[in-house]
Amino acid sequence: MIDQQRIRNFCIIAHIDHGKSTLADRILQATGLVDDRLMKEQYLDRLDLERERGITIKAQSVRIPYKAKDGRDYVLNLIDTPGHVDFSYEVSRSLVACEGALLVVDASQGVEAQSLANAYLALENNLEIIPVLNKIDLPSAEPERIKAEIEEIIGLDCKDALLISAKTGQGVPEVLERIITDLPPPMGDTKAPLKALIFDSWYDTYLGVVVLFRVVDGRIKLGQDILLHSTKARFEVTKLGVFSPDPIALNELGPGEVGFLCAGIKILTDARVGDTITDPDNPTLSPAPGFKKITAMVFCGMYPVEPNEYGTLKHSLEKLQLNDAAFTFEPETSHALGFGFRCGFLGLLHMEIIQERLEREFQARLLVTAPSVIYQVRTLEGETLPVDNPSKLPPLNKIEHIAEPYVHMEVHVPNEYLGAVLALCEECRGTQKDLRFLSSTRVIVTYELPFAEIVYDFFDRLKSVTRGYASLDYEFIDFRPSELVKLDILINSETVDALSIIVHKDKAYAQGRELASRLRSVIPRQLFEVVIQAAIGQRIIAKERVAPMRKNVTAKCYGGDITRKRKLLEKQKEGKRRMKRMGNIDIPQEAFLAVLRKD
Ligand SMILES: Nc1nc2c(ncn2[C@@H]2O[C@H](COP(=O)(O)OP(=O)(O)OP(=O)(O)O)[C@@H](O)[C@H]2O)c(=O)[nH]1
Repeated sequence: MIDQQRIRNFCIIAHIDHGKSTLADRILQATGLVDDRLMKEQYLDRLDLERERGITIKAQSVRIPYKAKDGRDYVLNLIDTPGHVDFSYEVSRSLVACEGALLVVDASQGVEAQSLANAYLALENNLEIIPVLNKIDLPSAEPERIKAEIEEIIGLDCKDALLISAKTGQGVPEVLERIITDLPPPMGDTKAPLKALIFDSWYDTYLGVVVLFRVVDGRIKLGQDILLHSTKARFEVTKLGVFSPDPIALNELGPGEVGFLCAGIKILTDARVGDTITDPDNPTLSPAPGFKKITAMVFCGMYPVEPNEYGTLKHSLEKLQLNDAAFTFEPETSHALGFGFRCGFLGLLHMEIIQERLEREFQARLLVTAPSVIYQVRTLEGETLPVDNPSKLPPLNKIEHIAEPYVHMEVHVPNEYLGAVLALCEECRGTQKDLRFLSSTRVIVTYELPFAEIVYDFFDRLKSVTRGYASLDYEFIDFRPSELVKLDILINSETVDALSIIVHKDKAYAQGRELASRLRSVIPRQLFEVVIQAAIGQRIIAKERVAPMRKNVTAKCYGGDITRKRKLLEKQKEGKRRMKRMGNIDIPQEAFLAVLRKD
C-alpha cells in the first residue's frame, strides 16, 4: 500500500485538439515510463480507429512512478479523458477518480466551448485545476491574452499558469512538479470499510469484464469477496493490479490508489460505471450516489446488405456493445430492408464510429438509414410512447401531440461570424437565451433548440459559416411539444418505410421537395421509369422521375476487350454491394442518407 501523501490522481481536460493526448504522451516519456523508441504517437489511444481519427474515446488510467525535485518518490495516476461533445459523460465519470486536473488550453486558440464546459465539470467535482497553456511554440501563440481570457471566462487565477509545448516537450518537467506541489493528495481512511468507485469497465475476450476503480477508503485484496452496491452482486477478486502502462499484478490496493480488477464478472452491466465496490462482510455506509444513466439520443437502422448476414451482424453488435454501455440495439423489421437492428447512440460521431468499427473490425456490410432523434408521442388515450423510428409513428388521428428533445447549446465564436451563427441557429428553430462578449473579439451565444435540427448537418454548416472558428458544447434539457409531421417517400407508389422522416410542419414542403430531388440523383436508372414522391399523410407534396435506362452497360463490350468488360462488371458488383432490392428497384445506400446531405 502506498502512503497517500505520495499519490497524486489527476486528469487532463481540454477542448478537442488543444493537445491533451500529446501532453499525456510527453508525460509518459518525460517520466521514462514509455521508452522513446516504443512511443507511438498517442500511446493512450488504444484503438487504431481512435488513432486515425485523433479522437480519444475510451478513458484509460496509467500509473506513473515519478521522482520529484524534493527527492521523494511519488505515484502519479493519469486518467485520460475524451474531448468531444458526444463523449462528455466519459469526462465526468473519470473526474471522480481525481483530486486535480490540468486544464490544457491552446495558446493560439484560447478558451473554447469544451474548455469551459470541462472546467465547470471539474469545479463541480471540487477538483483543483492547474491552467496549462499549450502550443507556445506556435508563432501565433498569445499566452498573455489567453491567460486573461481564462481568468475572465473561467475565473481561474492564471498568475502561475504553465506555458508549454506538448509537441517539443518544453515546460513538461514543470507540469510534473506542479502536479506534486499544487494538487492535494488523496485523504482516504485506511481503517474504514472498503469503498471503491468504478469509473470505467470493459469486456475483454480472455478476462471477461475488467473494472477500473479508485479506492476511496479501506483496502482491496486479491482473493477477497466484493459486493457491488447497486446490484448487490457478489464476486471474488481473481486479478488485481495497475496499468503502468502494461498490467502489473498486485496483492492489495489502499486508499487513493487507482487500479483494475477482474472478478469473473460476465456482463458489463454488472459492473456499472459509477457503482461502489465494497466488502460484503463489512459494507461501507456511504456508497457514492452513482451517475445518471446515459441514454441514447440518436437512432438509426442498420441492415445487412445480404439477408443471410443477419446472424453475423447481430453477433458483431453484441460484441461492440460489450465495450460500450452507451450503445444500444434491438431487432427491427423494415418492409423495405427486411430484418435488421435499431441502434441507439449518444450523438452522430458516436454513430459514425460504431458504423466504422463494424465495417472495419467485423467486415460487416451494412445499409444504414438516416439518423433520427427519439420522440415522445402522447396519444389521445393518454399514453406516452417513445418513438425512435419515424416509420413507427402512430396514425395522426391517434396522436395528441409529439414532443421532441431540446438541447441547451453554447457556441463560442469570433465577432465577425456572429451574424452567420445567429442566422443558422434561427433557421434551426432556436431560441436565443444569452449573448455574452468574452472580449472585444469573441462572443458566447446560448440557444435552446431542437436536437433534431443539429443532428443532421449542424456541425458542418457551423464550420462552414464560421470557417472553422466556432466551437460548441450542448446538453440535453427536456422534451417539448412541437408541430411535427411525418414525411413519407413513395417509390413507384409504394411507401419506403426506411426513408420516412419526422420534420417540422413549416419545413415539410421544402424538405420533401429537396429530398425527392436528391433521391432522383442517387437512384440509378432502371429498365423502367421510377417515380419518386414525397407525401405528408395522403397529400403528395413533391414528385420526381428517373427515366428508364436504354442500354445494357456491357452490351457494347461483347466481343470486344475482355478486361474492360470484366472491369465494368466488377464495378457493377461493387455498386450492388450497397444496394437493396425493393420490389424490382435497386436502391443504393446513398438514398437512405440523402436526407443528411445539404449541398
Ligand atoms: N505546434 C504544436 N502542436 C501541438 C502541440 N500539442 C499538440 N499539438 C498538435 O495539435 C493536434 C491535436 O493534439 P491532440 O493531442 O491530438 O489533441 P487532443 O486535445 O488530445 O484531442 P482529442 O484527443 O481529439 O480530444 C495534433 O496535431 C498535435 O500534434 C504543441 O505544443 N505545439
